[in-house]
Amino acid sequence: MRTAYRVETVRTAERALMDRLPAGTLMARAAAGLAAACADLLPSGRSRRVVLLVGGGDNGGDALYAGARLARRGVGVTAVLLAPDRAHPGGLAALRAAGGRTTTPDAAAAALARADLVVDGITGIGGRGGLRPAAAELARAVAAAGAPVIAVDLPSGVDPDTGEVHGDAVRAALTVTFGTHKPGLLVDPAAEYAGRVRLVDIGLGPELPPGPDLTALEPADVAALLPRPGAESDKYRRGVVGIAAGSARYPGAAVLAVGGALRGGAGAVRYAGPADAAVIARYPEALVSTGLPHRAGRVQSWVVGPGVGDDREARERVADVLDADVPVLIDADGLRGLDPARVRARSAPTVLTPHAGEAAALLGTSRPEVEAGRLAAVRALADRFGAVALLKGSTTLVADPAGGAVRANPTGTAWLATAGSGDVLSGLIGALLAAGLTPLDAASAGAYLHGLAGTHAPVPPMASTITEALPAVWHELLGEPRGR
Ligand SMILES: NC(=O)C1=CN([C@@H]2O[C@H](COP(=O)(O)OP(=O)(O)OC[C@H]3O[C@@H](n4cnc5c(N)ncnc54)[C@H](O)[C@@H]3O)[C@@H](O)[C@H]2O)[C@@H](O)CC1
Ligand SMILES: Nc1ncnc2c1ncn2[C@@H]1O[C@H](COP(=O)(O)OP(=O)(O)O)[C@@H](O)[C@H]1O
Ligand SMILES: [K+]
Repeated sequence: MRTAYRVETVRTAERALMDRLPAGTLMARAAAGLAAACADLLPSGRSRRVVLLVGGGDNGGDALYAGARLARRGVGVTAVLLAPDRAHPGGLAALRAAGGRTTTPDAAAAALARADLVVDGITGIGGRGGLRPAAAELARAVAAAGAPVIAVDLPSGVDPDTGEVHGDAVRAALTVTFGTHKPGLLVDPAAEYAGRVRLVDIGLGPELPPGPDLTALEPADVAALLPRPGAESDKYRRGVVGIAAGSARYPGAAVLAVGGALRGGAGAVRYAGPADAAVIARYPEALVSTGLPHRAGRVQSWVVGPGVGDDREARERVADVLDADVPVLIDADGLRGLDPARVRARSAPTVLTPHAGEAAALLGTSRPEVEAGRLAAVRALADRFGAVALLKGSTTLVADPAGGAVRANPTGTAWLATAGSGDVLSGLIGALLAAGLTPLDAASAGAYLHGLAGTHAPVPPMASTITEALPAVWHELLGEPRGR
């Protein structure tokens, strides 16, 4: 499991570690890791030029010490000092002793134009609010120059704790972060500015508390969560999913959700609703009926909402499912006008899977506000509805109403933004719920599989090809040959 901690926690852990070590040790470790990453990215075999952007804090100090290491290896290093009187004195002395040069922001454009690599040490975990004007101008100059950027600890201008970006920020190809990930590195929009992220161990691990603020599943975590049939399994024990999706107008949503559930490893899928003919035509494996969901037979989870529409009949189907004493996933039309008190009163867990627009409607705010502050939005949803909330989009986040770390999904591609892709996800998570995963695990493992299937599907993927890509994803994660 990848873990991320907020600034306050990182600072406390760093203080505890620094108390036990000679002064300057941590910065030396950080700078060594940073310099190694720079060396990896620099072209070899010709005169190489690196420009350091140096703010007035320790983030700039890291950049200066790394620059000194590079200069000692023959790299031409120029440091642009944003606040010359506050630049880290030790770092500055080291750079100068190694033959590095310094300059001021007004000469930055000329230096940047010739740079093979830019090291962004303007702000790290000490950055507050949007970049101030001189720093923002430098961020724009870097973008205009086009050289690859390595961000020190965090891309300058992003909020370390929330992943929010207010105004200009530095866009990096790689971020070298120290001690632990910070939530902003794993949550868009900031995550997009960070590029790839490389974690440098500075020995902070033992000082960090057991409860991180954000986590991201890794392949082994997902593999451990995925249900595998054993000798004692039968279709009922593997989990029966009920799907109350689709309508005469939108039969496709029913087909896609049923497909997601079948490829989510369900023992059986019961479909209840008016799209029975379309479902059975595509999936003879499904057990179909046209009455209200509670008449469909026993299930271990329900998925309700995709493509049901918003007429009286649709509302009846949703209400009928909310009465069920099994975990329920509510998506799409099922989320319209959803009453928090009704969800809180349910006897079994609930999972909500809105995209940003649906989340905005549920929270009484706007879509841009949700997209700018995804972490806050997903926590607010889980809180308000007493349900596991999965917020879809560029970074899919999952929050548990009991609190604890929010999970950020590390897989996926913007190609997943295609009609019906969310319907597949809902069926997939429904199958994992029916198999007995906790709602948090089912939602986050489902998002992981769905994202990976999106990257496996031929480009451009369609919702049904995401479903078809799921078997390869299961095989990859379980590490088992086909047919075992
Ligand atoms: N504390 C430690 O033990 C370690 C810290 N390290 C580095 O130190 C960094 C934290 O250093 P600091 O606490 O000095 O903070 P930073 O260097 O991240 O930021 C503070 C500086 O940025 C300026 N600043 C803040 N907000 C700004 C804004 N909106 N626009 C423009 N400038 C702004 C401040 O005036 C100050 O000069 C980490 O991110 C990491 O890079 C590493 O060396 C590892 C060890
Ligand atoms: N920019 C993006 N990057 C990555 N994934 C995205 C992006 N936009 C949307 N997605 C994913 O695509 C799927 C779209 O689901 P949804 O919005 O419900 O569409 P639909 O209702 O058409 O099925 C979700 O899994 C979502 O996380
Ligand atoms: K930085």
